[in-house]
Amino acid sequence: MNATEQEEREYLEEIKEKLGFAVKRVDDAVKQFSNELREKKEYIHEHQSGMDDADMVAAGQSINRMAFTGEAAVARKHKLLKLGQSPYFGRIDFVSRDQARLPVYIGMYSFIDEQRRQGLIYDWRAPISSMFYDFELGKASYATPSGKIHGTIELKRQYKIRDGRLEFMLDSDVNIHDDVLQRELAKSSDDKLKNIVATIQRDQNAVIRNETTPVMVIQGVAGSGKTSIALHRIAFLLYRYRETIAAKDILIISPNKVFADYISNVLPELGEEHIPELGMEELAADLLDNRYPFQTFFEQVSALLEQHDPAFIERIRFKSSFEFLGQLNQYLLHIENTYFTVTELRVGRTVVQVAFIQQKFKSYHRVPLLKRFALVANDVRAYVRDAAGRKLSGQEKATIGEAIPRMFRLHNMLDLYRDFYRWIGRPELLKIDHRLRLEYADVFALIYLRLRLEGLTTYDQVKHLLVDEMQDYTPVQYAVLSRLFLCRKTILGDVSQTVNPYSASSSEMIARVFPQAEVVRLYRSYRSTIEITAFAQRLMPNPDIIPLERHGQQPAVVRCTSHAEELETIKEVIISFQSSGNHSLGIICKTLRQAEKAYQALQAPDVHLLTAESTSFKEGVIITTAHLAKGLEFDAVIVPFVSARIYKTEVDKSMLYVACTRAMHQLTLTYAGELTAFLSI
Ligand SMILES: Nc1ncnc2c1ncn2[C@@H]1O[C@H](COP(=O)(O)OP(=O)(O)OP(=O)(O)O)[C@@H](O)[C@H]1O
Repeated sequence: MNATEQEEREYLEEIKEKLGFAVKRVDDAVKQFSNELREKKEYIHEHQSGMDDADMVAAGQSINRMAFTGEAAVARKHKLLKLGQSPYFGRIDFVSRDQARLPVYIGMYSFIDEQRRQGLIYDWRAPISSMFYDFELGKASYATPSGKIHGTIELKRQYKIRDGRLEFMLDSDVNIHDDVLQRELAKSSDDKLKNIVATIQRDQNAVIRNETTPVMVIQGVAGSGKTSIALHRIAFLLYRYRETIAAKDILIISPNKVFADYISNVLPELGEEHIPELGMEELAADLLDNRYPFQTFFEQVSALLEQHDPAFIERIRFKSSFEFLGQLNQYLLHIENTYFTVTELRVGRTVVQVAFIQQKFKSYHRVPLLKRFALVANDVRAYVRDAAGRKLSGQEKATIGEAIPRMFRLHNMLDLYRDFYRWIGRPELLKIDHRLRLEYADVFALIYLRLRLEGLTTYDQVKHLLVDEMQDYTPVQYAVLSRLFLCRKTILGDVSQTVNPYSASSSEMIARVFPQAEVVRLYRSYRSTIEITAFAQRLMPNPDIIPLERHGQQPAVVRCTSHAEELETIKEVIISFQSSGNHSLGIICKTLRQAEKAYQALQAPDVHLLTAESTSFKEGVIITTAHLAKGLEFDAVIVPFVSARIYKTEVDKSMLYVACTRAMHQLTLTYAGELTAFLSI
């Protein structure tokens, strides 16, 4: 049963041959589909005049069906071709109580011998494949819809097959993954995030395959694989619930377009379609009907970095607290109880009593406050009609329609929001500039008020929501998300990697908004060498972090005598990078202004500037800011200008931490003048 390497090589050839036949069968089918499609179209063209509407609809449907089947066949072919390159990466020989030893080959997708009705390759997401990740040799089990299957794993093997060639295979008796994982991690990074199916770790697998939690919050240290896991989790859910959830039913809320581009490869690589994604700002603009201009999160962070403004910080800090959400809720109660000043209403000879109007208003307590007046007005109209025993004139109807809302003190959303600050006795906390541009910290508070007072349509079409960089969103933002997205959610991030410490949310805080949430913590860090992780730990110590045993060069902190010398040093690092065989180098600055200046000054070929407007992540040398580099990774990172003058506040320190944790293999920091206190111990 394919025990030796020779037998495995022969088996691989056999599988490749079978895959080749399968590709040919799909090709034939596609050819047949396209012929039939062409004939059908020709037929319709020729007989158009004799066809009625029903015939045309039926013909259209049949063409669509054929095209759909054709597309599915093309997608299947694509998968088969990919399998041909690397059919499987793992094998477990499983003996269950009532079955003989079954070698289970695990790959990216499933492949079935249709004649013998036998699974040749199992999809990594299939129930049986879970044992590959969850168990070593010995007793094992896996869940199926009809219950748990118990048995024993008698062999566990890993393969690296590239371009159809077996590069190595490894049997394991202990922890199988370590060796292969080390090899994977030591490789230099491509320009985008990649799939990790062959080396998913046990704790990661538990997160990926969790089917029960309505809200999963993943707090994981830098490089613990959060983003990777979240994407694999989506692939898993798409497989597990393929009858009810399609790629288009999932939404990723991502921090920016570059990040969206950076992760865009993983799901297609796993054979799934591209998933819709949306930035928080896009969502906000949508929810405010593009009526209020507002500062972006990037602009907020830039403003914090450019100048130290205690009042600005105080505004952000206040609006990012859980208490703020509580106060908004209290305010809503307050206006409901006190802002509706009912007076007796006289229509013709009929008097509508205060108590009637009040009682009607209360009876609509489930309806958003500002939507109740129209309903109350209708009730009043009916009351007057019955009392007067006649139809109401248009004028009378209009009078009632105007009188009821007038009994409520404020209607304009911005006036109400302003009033909230008066009510809490802190009017200074709202600052709207002359162009009526809202500060970013106010955007979701205003949306929250709108949601509660006017109601907003929920995103029912979304069946799973993924929120990355969770630490950057505040309780009010989560309160909005929880009311708009009623589906299951996966929320991930790392509170240590905030770019705005005044507005960072921890997993505990998020769990307060979602009481049904399950919080998972990941401490193993896969991205960086031990040396880089230890260096970053000096900035934000976390005793629980477990770096993977992978060594590299010590990070270098290079002192320069002048700015010019610093630029020269950076140029030298770029030159040595270009001949190093590494693929990506990130030059990560604190602010965009610094990044732009460095970009101008360096003037090196093949160096790209990445800004908030960029939409794609480029391979090679990239100059950007820590904020934009968040979530990304590079083989080598340079953090320039780490002087005491530049890195001095808490926000600066966060930026420095994010910048340093982007490096996989090599980290260089440069400065002229005095070194920042954050590094000088
Ligand atoms: N099980 C694994 N096998 C192989 N590589 C892994 C595994 N888990 C994570 N990685 C790698 O570790 C790196 C970091 O992963 P990822 O970007 O998903 O982490 P993260 O927790 O989102 O990081 P950060 O929060 O710092 O942006 C990636 O290169 C990823 O491929």
